[in-house]
This record gives sequence, structure tokens and C-alpha cells, in this order.
Amino acid sequence: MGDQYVIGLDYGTDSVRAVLVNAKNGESIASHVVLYPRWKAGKYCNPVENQFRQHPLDHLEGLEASVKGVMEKSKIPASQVKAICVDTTGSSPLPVDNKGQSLAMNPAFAENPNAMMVLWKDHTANKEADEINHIARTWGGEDYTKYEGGIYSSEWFWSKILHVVREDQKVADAGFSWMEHCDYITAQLIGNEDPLTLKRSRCAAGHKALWHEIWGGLPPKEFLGLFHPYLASLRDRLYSETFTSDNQAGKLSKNWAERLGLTTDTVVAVGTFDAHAGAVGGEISENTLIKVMGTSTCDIMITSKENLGENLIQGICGQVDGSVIPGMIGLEAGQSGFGDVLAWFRELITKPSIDLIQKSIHLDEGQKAKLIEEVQENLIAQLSEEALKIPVNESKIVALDWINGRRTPDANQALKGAIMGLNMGSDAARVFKSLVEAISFGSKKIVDRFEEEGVKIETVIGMGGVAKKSKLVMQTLADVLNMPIKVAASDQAPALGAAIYAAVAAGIHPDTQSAIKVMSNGFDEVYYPIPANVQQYKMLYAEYGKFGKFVEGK
Ligand SMILES: Nc1ncnc2c1ncn2[C@@H]1O[C@H](COP(=O)(O)OP(=O)(O)O)[C@@H](O)[C@H]1O
Ligand SMILES: O=C(CO)[C@@H](O)[C@@H](O)COP(=O)(O)O
Repeated sequence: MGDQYVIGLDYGTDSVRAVLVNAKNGESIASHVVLYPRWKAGKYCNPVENQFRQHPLDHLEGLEASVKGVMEKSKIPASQVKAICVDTTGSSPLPVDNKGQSLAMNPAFAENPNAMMVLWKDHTANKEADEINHIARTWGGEDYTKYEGGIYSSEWFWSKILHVVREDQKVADAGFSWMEHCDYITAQLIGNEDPLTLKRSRCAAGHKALWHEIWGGLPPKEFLGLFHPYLASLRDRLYSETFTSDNQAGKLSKNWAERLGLTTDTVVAVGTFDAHAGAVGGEISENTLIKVMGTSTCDIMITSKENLGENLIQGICGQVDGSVIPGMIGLEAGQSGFGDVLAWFRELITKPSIDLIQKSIHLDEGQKAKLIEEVQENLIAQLSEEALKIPVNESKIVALDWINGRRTPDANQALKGAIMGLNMGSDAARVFKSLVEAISFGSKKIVDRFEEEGVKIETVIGMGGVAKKSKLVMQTLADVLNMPIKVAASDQAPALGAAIYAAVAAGIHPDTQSAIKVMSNGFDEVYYPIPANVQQYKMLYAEYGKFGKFVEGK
């Protein structure tokens, strides 16, 4: 048998990356990242209203450029590329017509944000989420949120659809079905024109759309109809069966094979979410907490059905059979803001200076652009260096990390961030340090919840942009959790995880766990807790808890 390669395609918040991997040993041969230009320009978004939409053209153009990029860089013949698997953010649903095409691709909706992908961090549906929670608990029937932590979030499928169809009758009339982003890209790749026959992602359905086999798939029409007649009728145009990502969704269509320079023999696996693919890329096993640390965090664990039994874990983003490893229950928690909290601070302190640089009469346009880029690129690293030198608990500033709401434990996306204890000595580095501590305390709340619910954590593995780039965050987190944290060696763990699923779907490896054994890339760094800091952080964590209760009004 000749060489066999697979492609993992990872759609993050700002960019998509393709990674071409040797299926025999997991070696990454080439990777190529493409930013979303419309998103970068801030189109279709309104941060003040928490509206974050993405045009699918950003994703389709990125698909072509990223896959072509790895094919050109690697020089691997197309015939040796056996399979592709797509992972995306989620819940990031979009309305489609009866041929599975995004409404935003129709000229009538080309500039309408409601016809676009509603990104995971869009919180325009807070009211709808409250309504779903209230009715789920009081309608007299099954509480369909019970396998999703008992609290439905505005980040998720039904809240978002309900919000959009209430706001936009034209989208409701034209929206034949809705797809999660990972299903939409997979459908495009295989050229599936029929949203009713597409193999939908178990991971997306189980964690975000209230899908569970116990009630035969999605919640029944009597329940969905309590919110809007559209939701009840939509149920018939969605799905009842779902599939894990070790399955084939189909083969690459002629159109996409030509566009990507691949063959129509290439298998396309069922899609999944980035964090769950990341857990696979980071060698997940039982009692291991995988933290995917980027814009947000996703905290993923797996457990056997026997271990979990009838236990319903409160306040997380769900427990789903096969969402990570087929045959095991995947558990998801996470923070809506992690690197994003630091990015917010960077914008806060640089924006006025950048505006002044733009207006400067002493610099030409090229110099201005260079200067701005330099500041934006290096500011977090510079602040981190300074913050590392400040002794723990010296400044007494306490911050809350809920600037983008709280995902877990106990979703409440309406919560806001806060900072207390400022004085004249509270400079940028000290405030920044308090934000790093806040995101670490937010992580500790999740660890505490898992342990309170009987899920034991023996190992912590970090991955994602922040884990790779920030010694400050990683050391602070190790100190706050009082646990060593191993960092996954792969720079692109979610894409590697997707590639692992692709290899299984193509039959190169018999199952996901055997594929992990041969394809994973190991670890490159371990952060150990520093005992003196651990003690200090115990006290600060208690302050964080009190401050949180005050802000939450508890
Ligand atoms: N040196 C750094 N220290 C801490 N955070 C950083 C640093 N550089 C970038 N970040 C944060 O990393 C996040 C992006 O993470 P990444 O994993 O690359 O993307 P995504 O979450 O979209 O997959 C941004 O929120 C950014 O603020
Ligand atoms: O919530 C999920 C998955 O369930 C993520 O897609 C979401 O947090 C976005 O992840 P990133 O921070 O862009 O890596």
C-alpha cells in the first residue's frame, strides 16, 4: 500500500486552517491558514448588540485557498489524499434553502446578517434562551435541557433560530432548513443538495440542539411549537439520526475535487466541533481534562457509559454519546471569553492611540500601517512580560472574566465583566494581570464543578493559541488549579484531531482510539504549580467568588 495522507480542516473564529497529515504516523506535512476578510473588516457584526455573523463566502473562499495551500506546499499527489474531515466552531448555525445552499448566497439576501452564519459568540438570543429555559422547566413534559447541563444557552441552535425567525420573516419564509457550520461545509464538499439526507454531526446535535436518542432525536413538535410555529415545522426539515465523525458523510464532489485539486475518491467524514476534534488531537483519555484555549475555552472530558450511569451533570454544555470518542460519553464545558478578554483589553488601551496615529501628519500611510500592526501584534506579549514580574496579590485588583457572558458553570450569557480594587498605581500591566487571573479563576470554577459532580480530573492538557503563546496564562492557570498542565505539541490540535477522524472514516485505522495511538503528536511542555503562588491564589479565588456573587446579585 502506498503513502496515505488525510486533511483536517479547522474553522476557528477568525480563520480556517488546513493541515495535511501522514495517516501512518500523524506527521504534519503542511498547513495553511486563511483569514476571513469580511469578518476581519467587521462586516455584518454589531459588538455593542453582541451580534456576530459571518458570511459563508469567507468560509468557502477559505476552504479553497487553505486546501490548495497545503497541496501546493506539500507536493503530495492528489491520489494519496484519502480523506478530509471538517471541524468548526459551534453552535454556529445558518439557514439554507431546499438545496442546502446558504440563503446568504442568494442575491436577495446577500447583505442580510440574518441570512448568514450566526457565530457561536453571538448573544442576540439571550431573551430566547431565557424563554426556552423557563418553558423547558414548567411546560409539564420532559425537560429537554437535562443532557445539556439543565440550562440552555443563547449561544446554541434553537435560541438563535428562534431569535432570527422572530426578527426576520423573509428569512423564516426562505429558510427551508438550518445547518450547523460543520454540517454545511461537509454538505458543500460532498455536493449534497438535500438537507434532509445529509449525515448530521452527533457532536453538534447532542451538545447544542437538544438531540438525544432517548426521545427519538430532536424535541417533539408539541414542545418546539410552544415557542414559534416555525420551529415545530422546521423539525420535519432537520434530522432524527445523527452520526459520529468516524463515519463517512460521502465522497468529494466533482466540483470541489476540481476546485481543490483533489480526486472524487477522497472520503469526507461527518463534521464535528473544533474543541471535540482538539480533544482527539490532544490524546484525550478518561480523567483527563482537555482545555482548548483560544478566543474562548472549551473544556472537554470523556467518560464511559458505565462510569457516568444516570448522572446528569449540572451547568455544563452537555453529555453526549460519541461526541469525542465513539462509544464513550463526551462532556463539554467552557468559557465564552478567554483570549478574547485579553484581546478586549488590548483594544481598549490601544484604540485611542491608534486613532491618533491615523490622524498624524508626521507619518505616511505605510509608516502608520506598520506602526499600528506592530503595536497590535506585540501588545499582549509585552504586557505579559511585565505582568510576570509583578508579585501575586501585590495589587489587590480582582476582575471577573464574564465580558462575553458566562458559558459554564451555569450558563448566563447576560452577565458582564467587572474590575474592582483600582487605585492610582493600577497600571496596564496590573490590570492585565488581574484579567489573566480572572480567566484562570473561571477555569477553576469549571474544574470544581466537574469534581463536585463526581468526574475526577487526574491530568490537564492545554492546547490552542493561548496555550502555545502565553507562559503567563499557563503558569497562572497551573498555580490557580494547583495542577500540572501539559501542552499538546501540535500547533493545530483541532485540525490534527479532524485528520484522525478522517483516517478512521477512510478505513486507514480501525477506530478513533487506535488512530490516536499512532497519529497523535505528544506534548512539548509542562507547567508545574509554584507552591507560594498556589497559597496566594487560594485567597484571591475566594475574593473572585465573592465578587462574582455580588455582580450576579446572589
Ligand atoms: N501572547 C498571547 N498571550 C495570551 N493570549 C494571546 C496571545 N496572543 C494571542 N492571544 C489570544 O489568542 C486568541 C486566539 O487564539 P487561537 O487559538 O489562535 O484562535 P481561535 O480561538 O479562533 O481558534 C485571541 O483571543 C488572542 O487574544
Ligand atoms: O463552543 C465551541 C464548541 O462547542 C467552540 O466552537 C467555541 O468556543 C469557539 O472556539 P474558539 O475559541 O474559536 O476556538
